[in-house]
Amino acid sequence: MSFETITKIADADFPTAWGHFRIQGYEGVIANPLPCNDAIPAPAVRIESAVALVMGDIHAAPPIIRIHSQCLTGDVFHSLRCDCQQQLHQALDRISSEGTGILLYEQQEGRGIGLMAKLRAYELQDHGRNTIEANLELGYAADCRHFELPAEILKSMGLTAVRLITNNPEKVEALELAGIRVVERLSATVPPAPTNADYLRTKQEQMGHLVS
Ligand SMILES: Nc1nc2c(ncn2[C@@H]2O[C@H](COP(=O)(O)OP(=O)(O)OP(=O)(O)O)[C@@H](O)[C@H]2O)c(=O)[nH]1
Ligand SMILES: [Zn+2]
Repeated sequence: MSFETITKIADADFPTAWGHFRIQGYEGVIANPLPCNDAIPAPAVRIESAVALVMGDIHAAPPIIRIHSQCLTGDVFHSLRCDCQQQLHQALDRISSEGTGILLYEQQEGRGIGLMAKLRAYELQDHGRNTIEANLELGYAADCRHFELPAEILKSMGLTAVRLITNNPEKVEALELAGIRVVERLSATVPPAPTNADYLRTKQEQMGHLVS
């Protein structure tokens, strides 16, 4: 899938508890996107959006980058079913302590299946399915995401080398494929809790996520 256009929609001042950022909104238009669920036809055109929180001088050296997929339940409600909110805070802590870096927040709720489908997947997980089985049972791929939008956004910022916070090899591959060198991978591991240990184990054992 490739984008017809990628547009920077807005760029504003953004003071936060982690320090001072610019907040930027981006939209990418994909014509004839592939469906992620054969029972749900894809629209003729899909618009993907992402927010970039940019701190400091990102051009002085390869900056720290976090590509974070939206998780309403974790990011907003502090869910302990997953590790998303801790990863988000860990990334903002790192950017804040270096005084520079970029958090790319992608609207890819539920690994791209959307919020309602993710909640249905949670129901199935309450009945014994793991996170992959639940997606498949609902007709979705295990992971519907691709990471072309963040790669294109970083390129549009003039970046050719970054330090990426992730345990997901697909994010590293996506940036390298787009011509952005990942000069360092920083671990996104958070300590497991009894409520998310099975979920984290499935990601490591069956989705190829790195342990540290
Ligand atoms: N479908 C589905 N999505 C989930 C579930 N738990 C969390 N998510 C979503 O998973 C996404 C986060 O993906 P992760 O696999 O934790 O991490 P990652 O972004 O692939 O990789 P890291 O960079 O290492 O964090 C977010 O969009 C969450 O909403 C679940 O059980 N089912
Ligand atoms: Zn989550």
